[in-house]
Amino acid sequence: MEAKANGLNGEYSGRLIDGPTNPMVTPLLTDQYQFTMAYAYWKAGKHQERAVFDLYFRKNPFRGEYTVFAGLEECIRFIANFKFTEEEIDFLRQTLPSSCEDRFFDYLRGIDCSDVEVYAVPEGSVVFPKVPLLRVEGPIAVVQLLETPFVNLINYASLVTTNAARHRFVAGKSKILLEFGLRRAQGPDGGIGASKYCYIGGFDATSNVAAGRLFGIPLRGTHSHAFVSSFMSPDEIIDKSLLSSDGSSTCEDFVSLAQTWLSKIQWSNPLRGIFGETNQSELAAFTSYALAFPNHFLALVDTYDVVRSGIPNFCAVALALNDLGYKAAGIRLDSGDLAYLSSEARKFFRTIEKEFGVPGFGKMIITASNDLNEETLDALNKQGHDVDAFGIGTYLVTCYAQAALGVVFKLVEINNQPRIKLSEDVSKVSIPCKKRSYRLYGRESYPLVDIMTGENEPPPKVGERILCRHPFNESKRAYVVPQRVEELLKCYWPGTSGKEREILPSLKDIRERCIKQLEQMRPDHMRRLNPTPYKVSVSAKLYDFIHFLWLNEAPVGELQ
Ligand SMILES: Nc1ncnc2c1ncn2[C@@H]1O[C@H](COP(=O)(O)OP(=O)(O)OP(=O)(O)O)[C@@H](O)[C@H]1O
Ligand SMILES: O=P(O)(O)OC[C@H]1O[C@H](OP(=O)(O)OP(=O)(O)O)[C@H](O)[C@@H]1O
Ligand SMILES: O=C(O)c1cccnc1
Ligand SMILES: [Mg+2]
Repeated sequence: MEAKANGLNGEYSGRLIDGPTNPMVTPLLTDQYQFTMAYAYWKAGKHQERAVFDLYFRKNPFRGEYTVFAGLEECIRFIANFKFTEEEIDFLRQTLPSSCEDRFFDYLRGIDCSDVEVYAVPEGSVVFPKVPLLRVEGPIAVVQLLETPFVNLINYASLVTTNAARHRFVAGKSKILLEFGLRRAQGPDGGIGASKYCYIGGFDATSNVAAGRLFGIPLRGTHSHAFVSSFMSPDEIIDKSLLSSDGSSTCEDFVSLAQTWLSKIQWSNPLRGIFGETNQSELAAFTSYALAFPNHFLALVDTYDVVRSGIPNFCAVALALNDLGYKAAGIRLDSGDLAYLSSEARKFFRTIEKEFGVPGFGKMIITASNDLNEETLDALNKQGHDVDAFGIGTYLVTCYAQAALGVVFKLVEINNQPRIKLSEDVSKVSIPCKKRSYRLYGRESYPLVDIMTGENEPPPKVGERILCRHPFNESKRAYVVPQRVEELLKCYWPGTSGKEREILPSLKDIRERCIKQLEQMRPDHMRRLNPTPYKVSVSAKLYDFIHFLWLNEAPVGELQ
């Protein structure tokens, strides 16, 4: 691992943790009010007071009943390397009011996150509203500075991971899902983040080369219409020779071989009359692509006419390659009725397989793209289609169906004193106290409920009945006898607590966790239409305490 310039920060138990993937993630990537508050805490002599903040969201996105948590590794990379540079201190000195005392900047110069503790749900977990994703403890001025970057690093990451997981859910396990969003993403960081988190959410590969290099995500791609339309005629192809796959012979004129196959297909019994003269510039483009990539030949078949030109031209080149021992990869459809066209293509491929005795030709991979989203995937499934792989961009990476997750960071305790934030809107009342949370599993091994308890309450026990209460609705409660109890918050940054630190898993492990967690959910929580809400609860003791504190903090109105 690479050491950061700022020396000791980033080092933990002798292991160095890289800085954030995006170098723009620095201590200044925060809202100004975090610094003005930090100054006011400092001025009041409060800055070292030990505070506990919870990071959570209030509502699942995309009209769903689940969310996938992502962005944790970037948060840990950020705090592991949290340190102000002299330039940053100078900038703050210039921008904060001139009345700010010099000693405050000396204080800022000295801070890092060595006495901050971060407890978090493992990245890639399925999570639910109100249950802390992160619990951050430390000196209030420092932890306050972490609010905006943490929320920023988790909000889009979790949203787009969830979006990817939802696309995977509709597409089904057997389909190949390719993330094609870089050109449409919200800037470079949006593009890189989308590729990383869509992979975690269950996509198989990305077209984004930088993301492939940074994270080791498999890269995949086809070619564009420009490549096809850049060719005018087969005469443009200068070097027409192609060595056979086993190197034993050379075909001197691969262009003619493809043309010969085209007329064989055209006049074959089962295909006679289906197409006439195909577009010869398209045939030239396909032939040229096959000469460049004989082992990975694929073709975008919708530039001129899918059925009358693209598919026959592709088959002609694929059969020519087959003569030389190569196996073509498949086609991409990027317009039109994808259900109809994919089925037509499949029929054509099967006919070729039978007519010319080419085993496997009928199973040629059909990739579809063009403004796909959950709804279009669902519509295609309902109609029936023959697509094997979907390339999805705009709707996926921009999270078109919902712009943000609404993650918040709320103070729940200071100096061991629980704090609450009240609101007219009950869903916005925060759940006070430094808490623990658990996932309780039922007899059928599905998760049944998440429960939050006070930090010092005894944990729920397998086989022991526990009362789970809705945090704010008195009448909603249930007894649960868990068959398995999983504590949700694990220590990812122990500060000076001496606790053992969870190792940050690899991207592949996070992805596997995500896929497993989604699979173990009860299906009615996962369905697209009117899914059943998953239960989030508090212990009886925490329930009583929340309501005691609520009454204590809320002024009594007076009617006149
Ligand atoms: N069988 C289908 N059922 C439902 N939606 C489909 C089906 N086939 C394609 N679509 C979707 O319909 C939309 C078609 O969009 P649009 O009309 O802009 O494209 P097009 O006319 O096919 O392509 P282009 O304009 O690029 O030639 C896309 O969002 C596509 O994903
Ligand atoms: O449709 P998306 O889900 O965003 O997927 C990515 C799109 O990007 C490419 O073409 P582009 O949109 O640049 O041009 P085109 O649609 O006119 O071919 C590709 O052909 C897809 O259509
Ligand atoms: O490789 C592709 O086919 C591709 C990549 C990005 C966007 N559209 C298509
Ligand atoms: Mg498009």
